[in-house]
Amino acid sequence: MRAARSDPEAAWPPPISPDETDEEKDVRLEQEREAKRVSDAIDLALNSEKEAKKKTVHGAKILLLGQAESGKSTILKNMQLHFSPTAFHAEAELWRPVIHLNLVRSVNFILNLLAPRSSGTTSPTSSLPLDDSARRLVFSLAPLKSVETSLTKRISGSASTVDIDNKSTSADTPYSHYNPAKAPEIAVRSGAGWKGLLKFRRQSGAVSSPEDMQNRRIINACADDIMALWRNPNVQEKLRQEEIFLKDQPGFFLEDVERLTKEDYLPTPDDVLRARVNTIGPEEHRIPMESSLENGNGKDWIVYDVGGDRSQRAAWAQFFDTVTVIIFLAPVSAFNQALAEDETVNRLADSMKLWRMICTNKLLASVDLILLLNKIDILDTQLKAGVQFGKYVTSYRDKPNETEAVSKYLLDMFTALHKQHSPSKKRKMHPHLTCAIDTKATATVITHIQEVILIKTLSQTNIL
Ligand SMILES: Nc1nc2c(ncn2[C@@H]2O[C@H](COP(=O)(O)OP(=O)(O)OP(=O)(O)O)[C@@H](O)[C@H]2O)c(=O)[nH]1
Ligand SMILES: [Mg+2]
Repeated sequence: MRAARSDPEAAWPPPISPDETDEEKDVRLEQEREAKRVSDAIDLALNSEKEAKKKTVHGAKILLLGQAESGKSTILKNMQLHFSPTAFHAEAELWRPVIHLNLVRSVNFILNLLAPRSSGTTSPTSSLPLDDSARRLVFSLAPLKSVETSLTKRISGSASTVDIDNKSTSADTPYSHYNPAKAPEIAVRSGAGWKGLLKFRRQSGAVSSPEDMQNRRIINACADDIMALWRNPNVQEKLRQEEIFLKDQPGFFLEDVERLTKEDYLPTPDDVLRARVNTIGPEEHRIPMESSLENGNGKDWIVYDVGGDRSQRAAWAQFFDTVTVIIFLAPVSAFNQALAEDETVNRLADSMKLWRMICTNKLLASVDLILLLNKIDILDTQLKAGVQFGKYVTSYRDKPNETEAVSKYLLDMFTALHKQHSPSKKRKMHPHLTCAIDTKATATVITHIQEVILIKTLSQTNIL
């Protein structure tokens, strides 16, 4: 930094006095040598930081693609847990408010469902007469509405979130966009952003602010009533009538209330994987390898996580010419669902259309594709509950309504699309059937992705 002209005292090195003695000269020269040592050390540190950055920039670049709720961010969490377990566990606490918000939103969704609706609204079918205990629960759980507002503010930095159509949804009137089939989700800009905000609060000691403590006290005090609400026959009947399967929805924690509401609750890796925040805007995540043996070439992975909602997809293409592999997720359990952003579009048909577009894209002709047919656990539950796959995918006709046969059929369809539309015969596709909330099974898939990346890197450097 240059000193101000008017402040000769602050100049460095200080001007040499014409009357300098030999002793003073020795001191001055020693000071100058020390200053140079410090300056060199700073340069060295800056250079090694630059080198470290350069090194990691050359690590594999992985792009996660797929429609909203396909499990992209969940796969990212699995990678973080797999390669950087210490950092993952250290961050677990940051997920507590998100998990509490997921829980509180499910409760408020049910309360809203039980509330009498005025005519003229897009209300669900006729209101059921509530029994006394349900009426009491509606009353006693009312404070959770303000907890929802407060937690949303803590996580997103404001009381309102962004809904999937990018319309602002005020948390003060959380039911103005009432969707009878689905509990509302947390949609905050950038997953990295909300974590940064909570990290900052933790570092500045504000993580246990009076508001946080108050929220946790209310949730804790409501624990028994939340459990009673979930078990209440009126509630279960209402959900059945409306064909709402809360259990299969993202961020479902109503069966973990006792554990989640304990004073000393710390989210487990499983909880973190099941927590739901939808991604808005592309995010770059650097995954440091805590053990150099973890990754064949010892370099960090750069993972791009994007939003899968239709309004977010234009941002995908900017990564196409730099990525090493693409991991495409198709949630196979979505065969009987419509897109949240367009009720006329079936989610499985949308996934297949996206897959075909990725397969066709010439920029990706030499990018290996890893296909994850995800949420296989939910598919299994649905088929076992008697939901007929052939009713929604008519080309399936009357083949067995069983997980193995259905997943094979889907695998064949996705493989055929790749074969038909790939610009290069040489391009490889690596399919897996996955349940991304099962960390053990997903670890095997990650190991396979590592191998694909390693082979790709070696073949690019002509070693293979
Ligand atoms: N049961 C089950 N749940 C899953 C699976 N994969 C992901 N989930 C859950 O589904 C929800 C949505 O997953 P995300 O990873 O947030 O989805 P996404 O693709 O990142 O969605 P966007 O960010 O909106 O594009 C989360 O609550 C996950 O815990 C799975 O295989 N089985
Ligand atoms: Mg996401």
